[in-house]
Amino acid sequence: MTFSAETPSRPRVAILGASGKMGRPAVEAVESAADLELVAQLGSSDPLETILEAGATHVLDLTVPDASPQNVAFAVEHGLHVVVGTSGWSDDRRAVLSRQLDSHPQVGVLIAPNFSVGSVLASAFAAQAARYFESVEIVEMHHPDKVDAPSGTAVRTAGLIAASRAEAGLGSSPDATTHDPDGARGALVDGVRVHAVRLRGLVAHQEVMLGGPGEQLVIRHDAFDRGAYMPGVLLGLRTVASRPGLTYGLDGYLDLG
Ligand SMILES: NC(=O)C1=CN([C@@H]2O[C@H](COP(=O)(O)OP(=O)(O)OC[C@H]3O[C@@H](n4cnc5c(N)ncnc54)[C@H](OP(=O)(O)O)[C@@H]3O)[C@@H](O)[C@H]2O)C=CC1
Ligand SMILES: O=C(O)C1=N[C@H](C(=O)O)C[C@H](O)C1
Repeated sequence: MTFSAETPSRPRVAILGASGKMGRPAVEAVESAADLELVAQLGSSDPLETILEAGATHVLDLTVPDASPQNVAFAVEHGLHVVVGTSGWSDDRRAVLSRQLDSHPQVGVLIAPNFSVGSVLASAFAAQAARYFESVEIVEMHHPDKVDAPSGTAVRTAGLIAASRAEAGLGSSPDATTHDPDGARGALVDGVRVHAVRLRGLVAHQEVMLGGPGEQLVIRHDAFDRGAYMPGVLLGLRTVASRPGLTYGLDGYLDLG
């Protein structure tokens, strides 16, 4: 754990999970941004009070699904704005956070299942396309050190697809499977099948496969390097204080038309 005390004019950022695969490039990105100030870097053994001692105004959570809810609750309780990249923020967890935010109306929280603009666009395109195809399934592919499945991005994409199909009056994809003792058909997320691949050499990849009579459309996004996420991390930190309440998805901060 390290922290430094400086002037409070710029957002003063504390990064949780600072030594992780996302935390390390995020530390570099915030340190390189002239309009942001990095005041604390926390690991799993550091007490959350370190954030307050450092005088942080903003918290960036890049930890694990089991720790993220209490980290965010602590920050909100102390009036700090929060940008969350950690996965695992289910409907239930977001509902609890929204209720907490009702008592802190000045606080902004961004939960971004994916900070990559390319990935956010791919999910939006997939949701748009899903209105026009009978079948849709998601295949997410990640490095084998990832602790959660399916990915937060796949869960978010499934939610967007389900909402778009419901609006268009479409039901779930056709599927004659009646015998699947080993779960080969994957997880059902908001009525959409999601398949998770874990393979050494991968970083983060997703395909949304859409099928109609005689044709297939595949919408694929590849993150080859965690640098892909840093513009979105910085956008989140720069914007979150001006967006009180809970925003789910970086698309809430982008003008996608
Ligand atoms: N939104 C997005 O665009 C992206 C999101 N992610 C998500 O971000 C999260 C982090 O990913 P990644 O960096 O790859 O994971 P890592 O496992 O590399 O890093 C996780 C970090 O969390 C810290 N940590 C572990 N347990 C706790 C705890 N109980 N309390 C506080 N901190 C803890 C660890 O600290 P220590 O080392 O001190 O133990 C570690 O530095 C994941 O949920 C992942 O899915 C990942 C990439 C992009
Ligand atoms: O753990 C990862 O690596 C990633 N996690 C996020 C997720 O769960 O969607 C974002 C991206 O897929 C990389």
